[in-house]
Amino acid sequence: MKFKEVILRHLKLELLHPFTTSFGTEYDRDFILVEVKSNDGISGWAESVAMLDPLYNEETLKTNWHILEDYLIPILLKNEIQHPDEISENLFTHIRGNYMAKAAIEGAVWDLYAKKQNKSLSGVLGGTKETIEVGVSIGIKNSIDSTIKVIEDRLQEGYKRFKLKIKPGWDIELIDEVRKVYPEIPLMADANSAYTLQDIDRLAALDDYDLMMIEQPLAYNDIIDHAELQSRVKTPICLDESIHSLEDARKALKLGSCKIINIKVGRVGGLTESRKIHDFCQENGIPLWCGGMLESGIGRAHNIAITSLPNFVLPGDTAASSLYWAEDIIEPEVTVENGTITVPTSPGIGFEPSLKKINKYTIYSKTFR
Ligand SMILES: O=C(O)CCC(=O)c1ccccc1C(=O)O
Ligand SMILES: [Mg+2]
Repeated sequence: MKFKEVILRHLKLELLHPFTTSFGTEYDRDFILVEVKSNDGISGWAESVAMLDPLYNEETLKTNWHILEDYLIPILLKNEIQHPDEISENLFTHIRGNYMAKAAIEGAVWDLYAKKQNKSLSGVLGGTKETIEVGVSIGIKNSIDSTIKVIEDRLQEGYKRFKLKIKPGWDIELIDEVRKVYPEIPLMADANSAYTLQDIDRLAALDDYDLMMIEQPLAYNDIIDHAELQSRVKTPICLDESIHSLEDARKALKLGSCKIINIKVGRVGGLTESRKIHDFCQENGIPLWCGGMLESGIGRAHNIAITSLPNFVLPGDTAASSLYWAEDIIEPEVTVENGTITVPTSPGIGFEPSLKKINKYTIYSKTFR
């Protein structure tokens, strides 16, 4: 494969409902859409999941634009490859970090590669599932009652797992009240690093509520304290923020820092690395699920493809487009029926990016040749 041009677009989509986590509230989603064009005129698409501010991790939309424009795009345009694995294994190895920037361009090449093979992205990645099960991530609200109301709505819609964002002061009482109303639902909590080991009693108190897992309770870059915490609580710990690579996953399992891993394609630098972590976790009996970053339909399509691999055994965060956006930028939009999404079988990501809608939400764009 030889590449003719790359187009970066900065899009802004308004969220239908503000989304609050322990690190802040999102009202809109600004993101970079990457389009890679081959010499024979086929386009591959992906998005960077970096946010406007460095609150979830250190990357931002602007750092991603810089790394893409000044490093990754020039490297891609200079090189010819046979397979997308060569991008993370060869072309980008000397560029440190910047996982989300790398994943954005690698993902677009994977889509392009699949389209050239006339196969679905799921197919070229080795996906085995025809449908995937999904849950929903519920942000911090101003009351427990309104949280329960949201759970009720999502339960009616068939979602398979309910993740509540927690932080100190919005945790035990919340989970206790929710469990009183819904003793049986698959329930979990995500702290986005809002606690330290000093909060161990508070976190251990959650052992009484039969949670599927607690996601990333401690620091965003920690695997040491998480190992101590996991040895002292029954509830499985799931790592999100701390895992950027197969090496990180190997070390976390060696230390006993978690029993479950959430894969976000952006956070680990792309689909090739996601698949490596998948295979390693499968061999070691560690269940996986696919996280979400409030993606547009393009990112959602990538999440659906990776989730079709067999060891994504727990429902992920890839909910329907209509829970986030008045209109999505792909056709058809992502729909969820009975808590499941049908994995597309048409070439590439299997959803058509709508240039009309993309142009409507584009703030700025630049073409590189
Ligand atoms: O609905 C989604 O896309 C997942 C929402 C979510 O939980 C999240 C959203 C933004 C940043 C981090 C996280 C997270 O999983 O920690
Ligand atoms: Mg998380």
